[in-house]
Amino acid sequence: MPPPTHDQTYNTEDVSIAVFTAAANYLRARLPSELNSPKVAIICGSGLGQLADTIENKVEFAYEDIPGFVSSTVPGHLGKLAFGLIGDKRIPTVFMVGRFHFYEGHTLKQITFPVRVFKMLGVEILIVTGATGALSREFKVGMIGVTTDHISLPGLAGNNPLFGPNVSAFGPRFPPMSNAYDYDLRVIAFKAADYLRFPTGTLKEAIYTFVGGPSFETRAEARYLSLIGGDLVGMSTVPEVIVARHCGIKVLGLTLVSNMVAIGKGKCADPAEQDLNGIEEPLVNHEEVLQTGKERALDMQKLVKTIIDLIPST
Ligand SMILES: O=P(O)(O)O[C@H]1O[C@H](CO)[C@@H](O)[C@H]1O
Ligand code: HPA
Repeated sequence: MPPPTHDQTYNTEDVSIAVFTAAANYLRARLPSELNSPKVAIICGSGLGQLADTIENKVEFAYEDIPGFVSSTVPGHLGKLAFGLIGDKRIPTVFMVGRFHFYEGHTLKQITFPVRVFKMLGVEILIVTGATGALSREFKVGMIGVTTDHISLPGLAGNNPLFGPNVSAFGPRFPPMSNAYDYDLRVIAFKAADYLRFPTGTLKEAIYTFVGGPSFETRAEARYLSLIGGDLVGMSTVPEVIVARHCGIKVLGLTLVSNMVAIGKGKCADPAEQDLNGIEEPLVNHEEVLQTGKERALDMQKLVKTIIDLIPST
């Protein structure tokens, strides 16, 4: 089958490798040689688009112009790919400035489409960033979670981006996920924080709990997520990680804790339960999430750049 040209209409549910090839070819044809084989890809989470501001020789593409890409509709997610050189070693890198979310109405295949395009371009390491709410009280707003593992509630309930025919050119039918978050990259993340003299405890390893959103959790749901082992909760990242691991890309997950999740029982109307009334916990909102991103953008930028500098093989 001849590869489709970029101006054809694409069905990203089509698992044919040609759709990924078409997107990769479209980008490669428009990039200078120093940028057309990026080693690292970085997905910028809510309010973290400024991560791409440190790159040099930047070349950008609007998502709408790239074959197979859908559009980003969430405030704080601009909707462009930015290629450039990062860090002292000038590593060719691609940033997704704005990600796709399941709750936007895209399919899991659509939101993870870019990851396979990155693989075709030669990406070896994916750094997924995101904003999260803290379920565990060991985390505070502004801390950075280094993901060690995840719990995918949508995945356990049958929503996995690898559902459907396997594209064996990318990876096996049954990929393991017990090693999803690369140990060496996590060690480097802590070394980078140390090098940057971040206060001790700024980074902490965490289990990321993926929920579908877009409504934030109820208190009972949050207690449940905490009980099953989640430290942090977010509405993204995990589908991208599964697809990256399926095709052998190493993953580092960094999440900025943007809010504390309300886990208390809340106010009781029953007079017999009045003694149990805990403190009132504030309602979370997306503006708070974006604000934390803005306040911590510089540190996240420095961290990502230093991590890339410290990766021996790049
Ligand atoms: O995961 P990112 O995209 O950083 O964003 C997080 O912040 C948004 C909610 O405020 C949700 O999209 C959640 O997943
Ligand atoms: N819940 C789910 N996703 C989030 C949150 C939250 O509290 N904060 C940022 N993303």
